[in-house]
Amino acid sequence: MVKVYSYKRPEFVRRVGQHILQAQDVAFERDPQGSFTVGISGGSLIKTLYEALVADKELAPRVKWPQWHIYFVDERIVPLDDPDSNYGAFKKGVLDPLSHNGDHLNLGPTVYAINESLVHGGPEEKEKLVQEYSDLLPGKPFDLLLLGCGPDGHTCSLFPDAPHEYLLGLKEPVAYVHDSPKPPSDRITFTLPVIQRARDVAFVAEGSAKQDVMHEIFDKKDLSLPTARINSIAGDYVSWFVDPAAFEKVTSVVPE
Ligand SMILES: O=C(O)[C@H](O)[C@@H](O)[C@H](O)[C@H](O)COP(=O)(O)O
Repeated sequence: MVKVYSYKRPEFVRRVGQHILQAQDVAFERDPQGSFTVGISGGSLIKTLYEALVADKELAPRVKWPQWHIYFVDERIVPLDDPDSNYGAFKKGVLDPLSHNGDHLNLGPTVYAINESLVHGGPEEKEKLVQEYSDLLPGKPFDLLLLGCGPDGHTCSLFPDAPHEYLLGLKEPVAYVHDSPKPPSDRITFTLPVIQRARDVAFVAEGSAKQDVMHEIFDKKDLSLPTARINSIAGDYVSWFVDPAAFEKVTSVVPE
Protein backbone atom coordinates (compact mmCIF):
# COMPACT_ATOMS: atom_id res chain seq x y z
CA MET A 1 0.00 0.00 0.00
CA VAL A 2 1.13 3.55 -0.74
CA LYS A 3 2.50 5.26 2.37
CA VAL A 4 1.89 8.94 3.01
CA TYR A 5 3.96 11.02 5.43
CA SER A 6 2.99 14.57 6.25
CA TYR A 7 5.28 17.03 8.00
CA LYS A 8 5.87 20.74 8.16
CA ARG A 9 9.29 22.15 7.43
CA PRO A 10 11.96 21.74 8.74
CA GLU A 11 10.84 18.23 9.76
CA PHE A 12 9.66 17.64 6.18
CA VAL A 13 13.17 18.10 4.80
CA ARG A 14 14.69 15.95 7.52
CA ARG A 15 12.28 13.07 6.82
CA VAL A 16 12.86 13.21 3.07
CA GLY A 17 16.61 13.12 3.75
CA GLN A 18 16.24 10.17 6.10
CA HIS A 19 14.22 8.26 3.53
CA ILE A 20 16.90 8.84 0.90
CA LEU A 21 19.64 7.69 3.26
CA GLN A 22 17.68 4.61 4.19
CA ALA A 23 17.37 3.70 0.49
CA GLN A 24 21.11 4.33 0.11
CA ASP A 25 21.94 2.08 3.06
CA VAL A 26 19.68 -0.71 1.78
CA ALA A 27 21.46 -0.55 -1.59
CA PHE A 28 24.89 -0.81 0.05
CA GLU A 29 23.79 -3.66 2.31
CA ARG A 30 22.92 -5.50 -0.89
CA ASP A 31 26.18 -4.58 -2.58
CA PRO A 32 28.69 -2.58 -0.49
CA GLN A 33 30.99 -1.85 -3.44
CA GLY A 34 28.16 -1.17 -5.87
CA SER A 35 26.48 2.03 -6.90
CA PHE A 36 23.37 3.70 -5.55
CA THR A 37 21.24 4.56 -8.57
CA VAL A 38 18.87 7.46 -8.15
CA GLY A 39 16.52 9.25 -10.55
CA ILE A 40 15.57 12.81 -9.66
CA SER A 41 13.08 15.32 -10.99
CA GLY A 42 13.48 19.06 -11.28
CA GLY A 43 11.33 21.72 -9.66
CA SER A 44 11.34 22.33 -5.93
CA LEU A 45 12.89 18.93 -5.20
CA ILE A 46 16.35 20.30 -5.91
CA LYS A 47 16.23 22.81 -3.08
CA THR A 48 14.96 20.10 -0.74
CA LEU A 49 17.88 17.88 -1.78
CA TYR A 50 20.31 20.67 -1.01
CA GLU A 51 18.78 21.31 2.39
CA ALA A 52 18.64 17.62 3.33
CA LEU A 53 21.86 16.26 1.87
CA VAL A 54 24.27 19.20 1.80
CA ALA A 55 23.18 21.71 4.45
CA ASP A 56 21.89 19.34 7.15
CA LYS A 57 24.89 18.78 9.43
CA GLU A 58 23.61 15.46 10.71
CA LEU A 59 22.55 13.90 7.41
CA ALA A 60 25.23 15.29 5.07
CA PRO A 61 28.15 13.22 6.42
CA ARG A 62 26.19 10.01 5.85
CA VAL A 63 25.80 10.55 2.10
CA LYS A 64 28.27 8.38 0.16
CA TRP A 65 28.29 10.66 -2.87
CA PRO A 66 31.10 8.95 -4.80
CA GLN A 67 28.99 5.81 -5.05
CA TRP A 68 25.87 7.66 -6.23
CA HIS A 69 24.80 7.51 -9.87
CA ILE A 70 22.23 10.21 -10.54
CA TYR A 71 19.88 10.37 -13.53
CA PHE A 72 17.12 12.80 -14.41
CA VAL A 73 13.63 11.29 -14.55
CA ASP A 74 12.87 14.00 -17.02
CA GLU A 75 14.91 16.62 -18.77
CA ARG A 76 14.20 19.53 -21.02
CA ILE A 77 16.03 19.38 -24.36
CA VAL A 78 17.97 22.59 -23.87
CA PRO A 79 21.67 23.37 -23.28
CA LEU A 80 22.87 22.37 -19.83
CA ASP A 81 23.40 25.97 -18.74
CA ASP A 82 19.89 27.02 -19.85
CA PRO A 83 17.68 28.10 -16.91
CA ASP A 84 15.21 25.36 -17.97
CA SER A 85 17.76 22.55 -17.70
CA ASN A 86 17.15 20.19 -14.77
CA TYR A 87 20.83 19.22 -14.87
CA GLY A 88 21.76 22.92 -14.72
CA ALA A 89 19.46 23.48 -11.75
CA PHE A 90 20.89 20.45 -9.96
CA LYS A 91 24.46 21.56 -10.66
CA LYS A 92 23.78 25.03 -9.32
CA GLY A 93 21.59 23.91 -6.43
CA VAL A 94 23.45 20.83 -5.20
CA LEU A 95 26.69 19.96 -7.00
CA ASP A 96 28.34 23.38 -6.79
CA PRO A 97 27.54 23.97 -3.11
CA LEU A 98 28.58 20.39 -2.38
CA SER A 99 32.01 20.90 -3.88
CA HIS A 100 32.51 23.99 -1.71
CA ASN A 101 31.07 22.48 1.47
CA GLY A 102 33.54 22.52 4.37
CA ASP A 103 37.30 22.73 4.08
CA HIS A 104 38.01 19.40 2.49
CA LEU A 105 37.71 18.03 -1.05
CA ASN A 106 34.27 16.55 -1.67
CA LEU A 107 34.14 13.86 -4.30
CA GLY A 108 30.77 14.14 -5.96
CA PRO A 109 28.37 11.70 -7.55
CA THR A 110 28.38 10.51 -11.15
CA VAL A 111 25.67 12.53 -12.86
CA TYR A 112 24.17 11.53 -16.20
CA ALA A 113 23.25 14.51 -18.35
CA ILE A 114 21.75 14.51 -21.84
CA ASN A 115 24.11 14.87 -24.83
CA GLU A 116 24.22 18.64 -25.15
CA SER A 117 25.65 18.51 -28.68
CA LEU A 118 22.31 17.21 -29.97
CA VAL A 119 19.89 19.69 -28.37
CA HIS A 120 19.73 22.04 -31.34
CA GLY A 121 19.32 19.26 -33.89
CA GLY A 122 16.24 18.17 -35.80
CA PRO A 123 13.93 15.25 -35.01
CA GLU A 124 16.60 12.68 -35.87
CA GLU A 125 19.14 14.20 -33.44
CA LYS A 126 16.47 14.41 -30.75
CA GLU A 127 15.64 10.73 -31.19
CA LYS A 128 19.35 9.98 -30.94
CA LEU A 129 19.58 12.01 -27.74
CA VAL A 130 16.71 10.00 -26.25
CA GLN A 131 18.23 6.69 -27.34
CA GLU A 132 21.61 7.65 -25.90
CA TYR A 133 20.08 8.56 -22.57
CA SER A 134 18.13 5.34 -22.54
CA ASP A 135 21.34 3.39 -23.21
CA LEU A 136 22.95 5.06 -20.17
CA LEU A 137 20.32 3.74 -17.77
CA PRO A 138 21.56 1.16 -15.26
CA GLY A 139 21.04 -2.47 -16.17
CA LYS A 140 19.27 -3.05 -12.86
CA PRO A 141 16.18 -1.47 -11.29
CA PHE A 142 16.68 2.00 -9.85
CA ASP A 143 17.34 1.97 -6.12
CA LEU A 144 15.34 5.16 -5.69
CA LEU A 145 13.26 7.54 -7.79
CA LEU A 146 12.48 10.95 -6.34
CA LEU A 147 9.48 12.39 -8.16
CA GLY A 148 7.61 15.66 -8.13
CA CYS A 149 3.90 16.14 -8.70
CA GLY A 150 2.58 19.02 -10.77
CA PRO A 151 -0.74 20.70 -9.89
CA ASP A 152 -2.16 18.95 -12.99
CA GLY A 153 -1.08 15.51 -11.74
CA HIS A 154 1.94 15.15 -14.01
CA THR A 155 5.17 13.62 -12.90
CA CYS A 156 8.44 13.21 -14.78
CA SER A 157 7.24 14.61 -18.14
CA LEU A 158 4.25 12.27 -18.20
CA PHE A 159 1.29 14.60 -18.59
CA PRO A 160 -2.40 13.83 -18.10
CA ASP A 161 -5.33 14.62 -20.39
CA ALA A 162 -6.41 13.30 -23.73
CA PRO A 163 -3.63 14.40 -26.09
CA HIS A 164 -1.03 12.96 -23.73
CA GLU A 165 -2.67 9.67 -22.82
CA TYR A 166 -0.22 7.92 -25.16
CA LEU A 167 2.50 8.64 -22.60
CA LEU A 168 0.97 6.17 -20.17
CA GLY A 169 1.14 3.36 -22.70
CA LEU A 170 4.78 3.74 -23.68
CA LYS A 171 6.96 0.67 -23.33
CA GLU A 172 10.42 2.09 -23.98
CA PRO A 173 12.26 3.23 -20.81
CA VAL A 174 12.91 6.79 -21.97
CA ALA A 175 10.63 8.67 -24.33
CA TYR A 176 10.74 11.87 -26.34
CA VAL A 177 7.95 14.33 -25.55
CA HIS A 178 7.78 16.96 -28.27
CA ASP A 179 4.53 18.63 -27.23
CA SER A 180 4.75 19.16 -23.50
CA PRO A 181 1.90 21.37 -22.28
CA LYS A 182 4.33 22.89 -19.81
CA PRO A 183 7.20 24.72 -21.55
CA PRO A 184 9.71 23.99 -22.86
CA SER A 185 7.88 21.67 -25.23
CA ASP A 186 10.80 19.37 -26.08
CA ARG A 187 11.68 16.96 -23.29
CA ILE A 188 12.71 13.45 -22.45
CA THR A 189 11.01 11.44 -19.76
CA PHE A 190 11.24 8.16 -17.93
CA THR A 191 8.18 6.03 -18.65
CA LEU A 192 5.96 3.90 -16.42
CA PRO A 193 7.88 0.60 -16.95
CA VAL A 194 11.07 2.10 -15.43
CA ILE A 195 9.09 3.53 -12.52
CA GLN A 196 7.30 0.24 -12.00
CA ARG A 197 10.61 -1.65 -11.80
CA ALA A 198 12.24 0.73 -9.31
CA ARG A 199 12.88 -0.54 -5.78
CA ASP A 200 11.67 2.64 -4.11
CA VAL A 201 9.62 5.55 -5.44
CA ALA A 202 9.17 8.67 -3.32
CA PHE A 203 7.02 11.63 -4.31
CA VAL A 204 7.87 14.96 -2.73
CA ALA A 205 5.03 17.51 -2.89
CA GLU A 206 4.42 20.59 -0.80
CA GLY A 207 2.11 23.58 -0.70
CA SER A 208 -1.54 24.52 -1.08
CA ALA A 209 -1.26 24.59 -4.89
CA LYS A 210 -1.28 20.78 -4.69
CA GLN A 211 -4.51 20.47 -2.67
CA ASP A 212 -6.90 19.84 -5.54
CA VAL A 213 -4.70 17.38 -7.33
CA MET A 214 -4.04 15.43 -4.10
CA HIS A 215 -7.81 15.04 -3.74
CA GLU A 216 -7.97 13.73 -7.33
CA ILE A 217 -5.09 11.32 -6.75
CA PHE A 218 -5.96 9.94 -3.32
CA ASP A 219 -9.74 10.28 -2.95
CA LYS A 220 -10.92 9.97 -6.55
CA LYS A 221 -8.03 7.76 -7.66
CA ASP A 222 -8.25 9.26 -11.15
CA LEU A 223 -6.05 6.90 -13.17
CA SER A 224 -5.76 9.32 -16.05
CA LEU A 225 -3.31 11.15 -13.80
CA PRO A 226 0.19 9.67 -14.14
CA THR A 227 0.78 10.16 -10.41
CA ALA A 228 -2.37 8.18 -9.51
CA ARG A 229 -1.42 5.54 -12.06
CA ILE A 230 1.95 5.09 -10.36
CA ASN A 231 0.21 4.65 -7.00
CA SER A 232 -1.90 1.91 -8.53
CA ILE A 233 0.85 -0.02 -10.32
CA ALA A 234 3.72 0.37 -7.89
CA GLY A 235 1.92 0.96 -4.58
CA ASP A 236 3.97 -1.31 -2.34
CA TYR A 237 7.12 0.70 -2.69
CA VAL A 238 5.65 4.16 -3.25
CA SER A 239 5.79 6.81 -0.53
CA TRP A 240 4.53 10.34 -0.58
CA PHE A 241 6.18 13.08 1.44
CA VAL A 242 3.71 15.94 1.70
CA ASP A 243 3.06 18.86 3.99
CA PRO A 244 -0.28 19.49 5.74
CA ALA A 245 -1.15 22.27 3.26
CA ALA A 246 -0.85 19.95 0.26
CA PHE A 247 -2.90 17.19 1.88
CA GLU A 248 -5.61 19.37 3.40
CA LYS A 249 -8.43 18.28 1.06
CA VAL A 250 -7.73 14.55 1.19
CA THR A 251 -10.32 12.70 3.24
CA SER A 252 -9.70 9.02 2.51
CA VAL A 253 -6.10 8.71 3.66
CA VAL A 254 -4.61 9.57 7.03
CA PRO A 255 -0.88 10.25 6.76
CA GLU A 256 1.42 8.18 9.00
O1 LIG B 1 9.69 19.51 -15.84
C1 LIG B 1 8.89 19.66 -14.97
O2 LIG B 1 7.74 20.02 -15.14
C2 LIG B 1 9.32 19.39 -13.56
O3 LIG B 1 10.52 18.71 -13.50
C3 LIG B 1 8.23 18.61 -12.91
O4 LIG B 1 8.18 17.29 -13.28
C4 LIG B 1 8.20 18.87 -11.43
O5 LIG B 1 8.79 17.84 -10.73
C5 LIG B 1 6.76 19.04 -11.00
O6 LIG B 1 6.15 20.01 -11.82
C6 LIG B 1 6.67 19.47 -9.55
O7 LIG B 1 7.32 20.66 -9.38
P1 LIG B 1 7.37 21.42 -7.98
O8 LIG B 1 7.88 20.43 -6.98
O9 LIG B 1 8.31 22.56 -8.19
O10 LIG B 1 5.98 21.83 -7.69
